[in-house]
Amino acid sequence: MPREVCDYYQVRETIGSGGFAQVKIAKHRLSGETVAIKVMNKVALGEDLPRVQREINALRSLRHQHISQMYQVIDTPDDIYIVMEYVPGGEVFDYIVTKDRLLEDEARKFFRQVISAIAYVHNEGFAHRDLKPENLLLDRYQNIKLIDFGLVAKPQSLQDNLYTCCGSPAYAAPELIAGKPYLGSKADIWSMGILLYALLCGYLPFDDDNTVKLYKQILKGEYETPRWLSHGSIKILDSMLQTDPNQRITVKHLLSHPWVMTNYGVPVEWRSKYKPGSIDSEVIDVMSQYYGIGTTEMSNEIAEWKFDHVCATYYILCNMKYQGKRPRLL
Ligand SMILES: CN(C)C[C@H]1CC[C@H](N2C(=O)N(C)Cc3cnc4ccc(-c5cc(Cl)c(O)c(Cl)c5)nc4c32)CC1
Repeated sequence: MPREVCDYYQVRETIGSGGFAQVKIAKHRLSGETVAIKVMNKVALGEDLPRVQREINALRSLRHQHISQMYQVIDTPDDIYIVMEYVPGGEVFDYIVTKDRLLEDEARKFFRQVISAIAYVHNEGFAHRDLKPENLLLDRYQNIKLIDFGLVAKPQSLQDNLYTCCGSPAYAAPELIAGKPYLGSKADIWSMGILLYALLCGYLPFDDDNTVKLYKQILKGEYETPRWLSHGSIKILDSMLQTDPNQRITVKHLLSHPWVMTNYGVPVEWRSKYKPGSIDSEVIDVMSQYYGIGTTEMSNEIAEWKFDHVCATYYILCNMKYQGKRPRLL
């Protein structure tokens, strides 16, 4: 581990790996808080390096209550390290497995948070393109945190179909499977339909070990609706699992869809709870004390959002407050 990492973080074991990356758990030395560090070797990345830049650029401009926050980027000659908010509650995927399937009210609670995250991501001009239960983690309050923007793209432009070579086919939209030019935002809506089906049923609507048969099922777009699904559930699933992307519902219409509103009565709040440019003054006080500079100077430093160690320390102290802890540095 190079000094740029070891000076600030005590890196421990690998907790997961995704494609060309390893994710390690680490401790931020100044605060004692746990973080996740995604490590990528530049040589191993090869021509995939641009994807990492896309993920980093996307994460630089995303700050939302349902997205795992990027804290710091450490670029060394051999490796790239992305330091992120650690999300302790495990994957939604495991949660569904333990409960077999979720009741409609619990599925709705999670799905409203997914709609919030995706509406925000699309509004910021991105598409996630790898939505699946494995990329939805739960924090200590059982709130959803979206992770893994490794396939992120700008939905305005038509995309190359990365999915067929590295995404998970079971969540891939028909137009993607067919290799047609497609809009990432519409592919995300299809994946959200697959996700909601998995939450409500405990298994996938299109599934087959044989990829060719799986593709045929997806292109056909016919899936079974088990008897426990309510009429409302079937309708919202149908609105997302439209094989024609132009017939598919948009995330804006999902915000106030009748199924989404049931028992809540209000549309999904999708805007970030972090007002752009808002800075937490209590955290600034702690940091300006620690670094021995004035609060104005400290605020100006943070407002540059450089994703360096000072920026990471600010985000980590904010996350401590979110966890109900007093923000402090050792
Ligand atoms: C199966 N995937 C393709 C990768 C896998 C990597 C580890 C991760 N994880 C775990 O596997 N725990 C066991 C716990 C855990 C806790 N906090 C995390 C916080 C962030 C991330 C994360 C991972 C990646 Cl690859 C990202 O791009 C971003 Cl933006 C964020 N992963 C976390 C994570 C779950 C997903």
